[in-house]
Amino acid sequence: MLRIAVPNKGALSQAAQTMLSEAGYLQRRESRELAIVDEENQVEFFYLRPRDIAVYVGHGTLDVGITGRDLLLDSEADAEEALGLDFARSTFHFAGPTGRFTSPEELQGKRVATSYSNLVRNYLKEQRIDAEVVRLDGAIESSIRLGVADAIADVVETGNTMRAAGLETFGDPIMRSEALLIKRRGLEDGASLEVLGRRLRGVLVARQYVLMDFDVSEENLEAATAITPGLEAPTVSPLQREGWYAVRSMVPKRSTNQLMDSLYEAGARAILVSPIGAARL
Ligand SMILES: Nc1ncnc2c1ncn2[C@@H]1O[C@H](COP(=O)(O)OP(=O)(O)OP(=O)(O)O)[C@@H](O)[C@H]1O
Ligand SMILES: O=P(O)(O)OC[C@H]1O[C@H](OP(=O)(O)OP(=O)(O)O)[C@H](O)[C@@H]1O
Ligand SMILES: [Mg+2]
Repeated sequence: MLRIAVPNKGALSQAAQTMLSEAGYLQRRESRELAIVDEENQVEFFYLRPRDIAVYVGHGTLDVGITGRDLLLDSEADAEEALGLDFARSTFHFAGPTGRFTSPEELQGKRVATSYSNLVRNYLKEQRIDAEVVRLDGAIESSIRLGVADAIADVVETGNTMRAAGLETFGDPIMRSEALLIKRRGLEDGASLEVLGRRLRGVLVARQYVLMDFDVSEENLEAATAITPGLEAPTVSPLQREGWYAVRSMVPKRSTNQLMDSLYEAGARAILVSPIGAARL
């Protein structure tokens, strides 16, 4: 049975469970449940702290897990990315009191507080900056005001938390993160891991794409299908009306309206968009 680690709390937890449910897996009903077995799909889910997931997967006690790229790197576990899951996107940045720092070189000889001490130490080493890393568990934004650090390195999504603490980021992002499916380094894809990967990719497709249908005359067919080439090729079927065709194609959801405008200008009519409920590519 495939053993899968799922975040039990925090920013990744709800979205990870929603994605697994959409992929057709049983998920826990009670937030106190530590593990559940999905007999039908022959998988077992273990609900663990997001920070510990890469450690379990790296040890091989669990086969795969869902965690953030930043947590995976910081864990230094023997685990690797299997699939990006397109949620919990964030950047990881240095920050300091507004106006205090302009570049990471100025951290030389300073104290940097973070919950991601390995990630930050490795980055500072690469950049040849000699700074002291102060490891804290959370609420890092308070550490400067409370006098244990001169700067911080932390997760930024909207930047609201930093702004509210009177801090601003400086320098390039240390990294960009998102939720990932991770697996033990070198683990061969068995049958159930392949199914999991295909199902999660299916959820991503259903979220990221829509189906676009339209009618177009023969003279405009080539120009219109060039606008919506689909993943492989669009489906083109003759209409009862002589010289007209119906076209169906998958298109990225975020470009829906621009594509509809372009198609209309290219002579397409009856342009309809419908969601994809589920997919296997
Ligand atoms: N506001 C956010 N937006 C997007 N991703 C986030 C956000 N906050 C945290 N993350 C991501 O979630 C993961 C960390 O999860 P979380 O913050 O829930 O764990 P934690 O800090 O260890 O736990 P807790 O916050 O419960 O103490 C990281 O991959 C991080 O990039
Ligand atoms: O840029 P923002 O949209 O404001 O989001 C970023 C904040 O969210 C996370 O905090 P979390 O709630 O996990 O608390 P923590 O610091 O205790 O981990 C992260 O550590 C930042 O503090
Ligand atoms: Mg957190």
